[in-house]
Amino acid sequence: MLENAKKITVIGGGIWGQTLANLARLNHLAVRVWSRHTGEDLGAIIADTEVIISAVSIKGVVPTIEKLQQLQLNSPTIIVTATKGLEPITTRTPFHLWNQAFPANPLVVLSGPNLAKEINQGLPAATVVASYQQKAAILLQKLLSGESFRVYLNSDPLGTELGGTLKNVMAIASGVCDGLQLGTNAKSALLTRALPEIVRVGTCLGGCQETFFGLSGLGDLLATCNSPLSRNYQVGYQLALGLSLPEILGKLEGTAEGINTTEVLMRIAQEKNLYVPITCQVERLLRGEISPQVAVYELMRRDLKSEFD
Ligand SMILES: NC(=O)C1=CN([C@@H]2O[C@H](COP(=O)(O)OP(=O)(O)OC[C@H]3O[C@@H](n4cnc5c(N)ncnc54)[C@H](O)[C@@H]3O)[C@@H](O)[C@H]2O)C=CC1
Ligand SMILES: O=C(CO)COP(=O)(O)O
Repeated sequence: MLENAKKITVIGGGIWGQTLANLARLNHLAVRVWSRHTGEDLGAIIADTEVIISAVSIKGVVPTIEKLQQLQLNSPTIIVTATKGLEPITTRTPFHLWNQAFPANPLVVLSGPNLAKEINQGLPAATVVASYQQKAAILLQKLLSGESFRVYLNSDPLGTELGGTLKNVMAIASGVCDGLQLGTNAKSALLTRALPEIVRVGTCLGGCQETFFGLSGLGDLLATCNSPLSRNYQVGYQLALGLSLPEILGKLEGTAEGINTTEVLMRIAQEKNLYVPITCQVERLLRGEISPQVAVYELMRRDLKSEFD
């Protein structure tokens, strides 16, 4: 049995929280899943926990942090954040929020091309655990790795987190591209131009450039932008089919973080004067200001430029 003394609490009973808990259980670890709906006493659950994995959606991060602040959290307890989103009021990432609230606890970001449904089927997948505290990341690597789940280390938690967060906006655009049946050339152009847009924002917010070319950046961009299993992709795809956003969200299973991320990212881009043409069109589309066809037209008719400017 691997690291059998470790007790893990997963906060968030959505599909990603359940999936991460299952991965730990495959390694015979003692795992409990807590969600706001279970009614269980979180204080009692975390009393002997050595690793807390937060897999709540972005709107749950601040409430979860506030709840844990009222409880006794031991300083050696490792906190892992698996959320892919930007907090709307502060525009901060979950890593910043957790770090600010619990500066004495080792903090690890987990992110990668990880469509939960595929992992639950036992299909092979890889992910990244990133931390400034290498020992904590190495421990997480051991706790979650298995025959079908390969965990890589990274020392850039912010870049790792931002890759997974920013690609959700691009997944909406990619869904539009496929929904409109724009073809392989268009899709290739979109994903290739999406990457420098992610790098521009991600490095400005503190991530390392090379991280965005790794699993949590390019890897997750490819997974999410190519899979109908992605909720963000589904949002774009169904908008392209003519459904309204409320109609789509009414039927969507779980959270499409890219909707909130687009709005927050536009605010960041305006404040920091960042060029984010794809995000800009996705935002106008989500607001109902333009049709999917106009979004494509607007992207194509921009001023001509050099590829690497
Ligand atoms: N589903 C997937 O394949 C993957 C999802 N993620 C990320 O993990 C996060 C969770 O995703 P899912 O489990 O798919 O979403 P979900 O929508 O299925 O679950 C969200 C969870 O957050 C909790 N939550 C929401 N608001 C809350 C609040 N105010 N207070 C406390 N808890 C609250 C819900 O109770 C639920 O347990 C998202 O940020 C997502 O981007 C990351 C990798 C893969
Ligand atoms: O982040 C994900 C895959 O890595 C999940 O994508 P969705 O949130 O779009 O379903």
